[in-house]
Amino acid sequence: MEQEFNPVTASDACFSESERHGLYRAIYERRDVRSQFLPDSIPADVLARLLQAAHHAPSVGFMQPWDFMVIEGDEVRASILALFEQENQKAAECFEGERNDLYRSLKLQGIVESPLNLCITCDRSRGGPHVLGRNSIVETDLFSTCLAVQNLWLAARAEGVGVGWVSILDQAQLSDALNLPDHVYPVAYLCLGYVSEFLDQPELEAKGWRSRLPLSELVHGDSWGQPLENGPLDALLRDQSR
Ligand SMILES: Cc1cc2c(cc1C)N(C[C@H](O)[C@H](O)[C@H](O)COP(=O)(O)O)c1[nH]c(=O)[nH]c(=O)c1N2
Repeated sequence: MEQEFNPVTASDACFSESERHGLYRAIYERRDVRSQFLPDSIPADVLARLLQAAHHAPSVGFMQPWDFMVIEGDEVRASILALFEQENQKAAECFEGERNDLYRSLKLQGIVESPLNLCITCDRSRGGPHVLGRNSIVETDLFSTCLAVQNLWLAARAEGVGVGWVSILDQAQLSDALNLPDHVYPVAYLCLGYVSEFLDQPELEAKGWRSRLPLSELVHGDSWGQPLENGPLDALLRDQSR
């Protein structure tokens, strides 16, 4: 599975148009999936490719702090679902009136319907006490693990596999349910499976919870809040926001 070492030469440093198209397609068509899971299991070779993609994420000091728990058992999944129900009830209470109704109408996990759950964890002690690049910002191990999640999420989209991230879980209870040692942090609890469809926009947007923000309002100049001095970039971003 490991790729042979192939130095990239100047002529192929830029991907071909169809390769670029494929990459951007995965980025724009990736969705968080909760309701559209099919029961078909994910073949081992596909799952192996997804895990390899995750394992090729960048990591601070090449720490590779991730582990992957492939969770198929009904019993564990039922216990995680119970944890979700409990936390989701608390989360719903944060919203009032119509917002509360809307929140309660949202389906925010596919723990049991998806054929596979995957927990991507971060071993905070991997590589010993001094990891290159992690001296000052200790959370960089968690950031690295998130990048592994994103690699897997994008590769899954290219394979036609849906992924849903469930974070409405008490972290300590989740760790207990999965028997995690103290130094291992459960970064992402994911539901995976083939899907009946990939929605063409985020489900939270389609259901009126929240919309995508205009990128032009999120790009700053030299100082926070300062407009961009790069006129052509500014114009392009404004144009795309329409
Ligand atoms: C760290 C983190 C945690 C969560 C999520 C994402 C991330 C990055 N998302 C998915 C999130 O709602 C979704 O990404 C956005 O709504 C945008 O939609 P698309 O991912 O573009 O489809 C998510 N979705 C959900 O239904 N239940 C959840 O608990 C969570 N938790």
